[in-house]
Amino acid sequence: MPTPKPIIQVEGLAKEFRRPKRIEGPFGGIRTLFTRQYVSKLAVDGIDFTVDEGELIGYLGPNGAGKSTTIKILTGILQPTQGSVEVAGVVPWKERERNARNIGVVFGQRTQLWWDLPLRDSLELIGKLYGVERDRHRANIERFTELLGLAAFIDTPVRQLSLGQRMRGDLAAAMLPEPRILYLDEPTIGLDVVAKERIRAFIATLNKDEGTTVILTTHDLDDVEKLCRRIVLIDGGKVLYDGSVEKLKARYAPRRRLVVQLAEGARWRGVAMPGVEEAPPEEDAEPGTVALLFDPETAASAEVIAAVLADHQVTDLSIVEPELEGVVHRIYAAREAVA
Ligand SMILES: Nc1ncnc2c1ncn2[C@@H]1O[C@H](COP(=O)(O)OP(=O)(O)OP(=O)(O)O)[C@@H](O)[C@H]1O
Repeated sequence: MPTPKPIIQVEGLAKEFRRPKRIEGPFGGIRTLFTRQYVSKLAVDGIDFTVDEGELIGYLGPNGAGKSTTIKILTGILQPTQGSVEVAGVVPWKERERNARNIGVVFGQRTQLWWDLPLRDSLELIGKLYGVERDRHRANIERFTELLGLAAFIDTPVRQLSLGQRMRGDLAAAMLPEPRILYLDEPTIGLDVVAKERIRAFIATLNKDEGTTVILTTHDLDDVEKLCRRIVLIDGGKVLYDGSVEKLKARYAPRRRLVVQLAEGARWRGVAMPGVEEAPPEEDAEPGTVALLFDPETAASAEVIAAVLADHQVTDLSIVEPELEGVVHRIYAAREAVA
């Protein structure tokens, strides 16, 4: 495999927003216009990360963490207060047009399609606008129509599309110019399970087959669990975690849960193993089920299972991995408690 090359480099990135301080009282509105006092907000406060070509990363954080601000800087919409950024060799805010040629952007809440035109016309126009070679553009439209299931509504004007259909159209539109990097902001927000799956499959295919680098911002941790190997987690404009999903779980939720279903009439005798603890019974647990908590680093799953089986008659055993959702909520909650 070729050595991956960095395609996005972010160093010491900071963005401060300043707005005039609101003056209360009589004529406050007018006096606000002339004030020299400012309230400032550090939306991004010294962020560093590097993304290699072909990576698919989840850029996560609670509301107001600084995600959109970072993406706006990477796409060239905003200029940072400090720090350096290079995206495919381009400083985005200095050369917005050159940067735009390398990137595709999809914001869940907005569309870049022409509202009154059928989806097909929008997609064809994009080929002309970006000067994509005709046959290639046709072939791409055909492929994306297939992958995203656009055929049923490709002749419908965009304004009549459902949110899920429009989102699929938007994804096709963003990828038709064949950008090297795709920024996705909440691509599955408000969609049903089927539409979500279709969109996830499309993103995974592009990443795998074309090597498209994808930065995904989402509050839907199922998106992340299904698509991303790496997460950059931010809060208060700073990076809290940068690494694999597995390591994040291992660090913040090290314990696995082993759920044991005892045979009818069998009595629970306990398991005496260091690092293994009985979990408090859950409200909706079936009678005869016992849950154990253990850290696979200190007690291997196979050994815990063997210890249970040695002393008990069991009808079912399952190991429950921690869900990313729970892990991330715990991190946010811990931060809030400190703040
Ligand atoms: N134009 C602006 N002027 C002043 N403050 C801003 C501006 N844009 C963002 N902020 C503030 O900067 C902080 C980070 O905002 P940002 O939109 O980047 O967060 P986010 O992580 O994308 O949040 P969300 O998940 O809610 O979209 C917030 O406190 C926000 O209020």
